[in-house]
Amino acid sequence: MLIDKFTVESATVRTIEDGATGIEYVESEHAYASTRVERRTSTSVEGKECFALVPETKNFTIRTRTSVPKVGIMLVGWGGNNGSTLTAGMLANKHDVTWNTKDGVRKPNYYGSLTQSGTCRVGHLEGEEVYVPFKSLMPLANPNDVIVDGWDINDANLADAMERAKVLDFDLQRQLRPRMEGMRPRASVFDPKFVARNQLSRANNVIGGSKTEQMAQIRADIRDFKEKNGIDSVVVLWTANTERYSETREGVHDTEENLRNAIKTGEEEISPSTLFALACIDEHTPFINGSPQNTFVPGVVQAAVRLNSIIGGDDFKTGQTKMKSVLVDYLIGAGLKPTSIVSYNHLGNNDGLNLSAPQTFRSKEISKANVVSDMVASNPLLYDEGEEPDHTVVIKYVPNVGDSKRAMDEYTSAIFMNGENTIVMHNTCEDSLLAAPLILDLCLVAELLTRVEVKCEGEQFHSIHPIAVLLSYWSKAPLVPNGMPIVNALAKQRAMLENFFRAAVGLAPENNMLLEYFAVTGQQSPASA
Ligand SMILES: NC(=O)c1ccc[n+]([C@@H]2O[C@H](COP(=O)([O-])OP(=O)(O)OC[C@H]3O[C@@H](n4cnc5c(N)ncnc54)[C@H](O)[C@@H]3O)[C@@H](O)[C@H]2O)c1
Ligand SMILES: O=P([O-])([O-])O[C@@H]1[C@@H](O)[C@H](O)[C@@H](O)[C@H](O)[C@@H]1O
Repeated sequence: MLIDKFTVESATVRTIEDGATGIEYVESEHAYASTRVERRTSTSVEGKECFALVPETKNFTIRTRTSVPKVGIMLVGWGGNNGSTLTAGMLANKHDVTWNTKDGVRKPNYYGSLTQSGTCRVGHLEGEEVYVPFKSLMPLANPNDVIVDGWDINDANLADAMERAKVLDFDLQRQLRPRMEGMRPRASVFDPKFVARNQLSRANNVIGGSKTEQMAQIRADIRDFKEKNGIDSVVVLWTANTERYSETREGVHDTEENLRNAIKTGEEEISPSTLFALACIDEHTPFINGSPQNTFVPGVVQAAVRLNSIIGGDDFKTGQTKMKSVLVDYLIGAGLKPTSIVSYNHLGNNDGLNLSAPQTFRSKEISKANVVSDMVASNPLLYDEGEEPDHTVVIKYVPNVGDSKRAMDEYTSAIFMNGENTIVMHNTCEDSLLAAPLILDLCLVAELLTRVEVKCEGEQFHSIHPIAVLLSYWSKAPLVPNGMPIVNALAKQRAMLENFFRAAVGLAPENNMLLEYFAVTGQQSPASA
């Protein structure tokens, strides 16, 4: 059963209005239960160190501004496969555009978007499990009300970009063309040193001048977009080419001050994505990195924290890697020991062309290969210190498949009594159709987080950490604050997000215990009623 109209009747959650500003909030008291691990001086009879597991509860208050502003998304790389596909998909949904295919008439949807097509279990009623739409938990912007703009080094309008991408059915493209041909990407910052040489031919729409002037132009573009469209809140997301890693250097990238000075002096080793990130931080505009490069050099992170401006990423987790973060979690969680993971894929879009260069491929190889580290580290019963499965990542450019990436994976695991289990998978990941809904989710949730404040007992309200770890579910390489563990297991990432949303509206975390079905004496189980 799905319900979407509900109120949470609890003494721990209330709607309040700030008398002075008239702003309405939902405030939720959440008793956050966790476990503290402590060393104990005593040792066990086998001479092993002893530890204490100390359950503890901290009382938080989560406050969410309920009024949804007029939201705009600005994509860096707007004219790419992802950018044009997302723009087209949002227009098709907004205007309910249906289209003919050889298999019949098709309707627009937001499949693949957790916020728009996901649900959460909230309980049971008359023997039925009850679910609510994910988007009904917190006041997210409606994607059909969101306006899209952005930058691209290529000046193709969005209708031509959609046609170039060869992702969407022709009859849909035909109907959307009039709505998209007037959309022109803003000129962008381009530095050929950071992408494959084969991207040079694309660059006919570039901002000139110094790095300082380029940053100023980015900020002016954001303001221009807001003013011209009456937008209150913008999120900027990088879905431009994958860059090679910046060689981070002391005195250049290591602190905010050094980074800003290096920009002023025209330091070459500062990537366009880093410039965009810093410009957005200065404009107090959330910036999300959908690609794998190290955009967030230490100086950028310092600036985001000091100015309390949301950053998040890295690298959308869409198909092959998303599957990996489920499968390896299942294997290790079941006490099976993956000993070899071979991930091969070929794709024929411009992303694949750009990744055909070793330096840009290396950025992607890092994010794709590191995704299992937390799962391996979770089970020292299987892996000795420093031991990891063999893990190979291969990406090849094969124009013929276009955006319909072919992923082939082989997972080999050690099983009971020297047995071996090998899982082979072929996964046709239509890359942009998988990535576009994630871009939407990332932007909607990032905007929502600008309206959320928290406080622990005895504190004043403050925003959540500007490094938006709640965006991890959509990232191959989640950006986290210093000291926080990096979690890549997809189920844990989803649970973190869902349970935060539940806590913000007064619902308990989903613990999947279902005690009400088997641990209540005298009451006939609802399931058997
Ligand atoms: N499933 C996926 O599609 C997926 C998953 C994870 C990550 N990514 C990453 O998302 C990015 C976009 O993927 P895509 O398939 O849309 O690629 P694409 O090549 O079709 O689009 C990238 C766009 O960025 C533009 N561009 C390049 N440098 C730019 C700059 N400095 N400023 C502004 N625009 C610039 C290009 O002209 C192009 O239009 C890539 O980095 C890719 O690695 C994609
Ligand atoms: O599907 P996924 O592994 O999450 O992510 C994809 C990779 O498999 C692919 O090799 C790469 O070209 C895409 O940009 C994207 O990163």
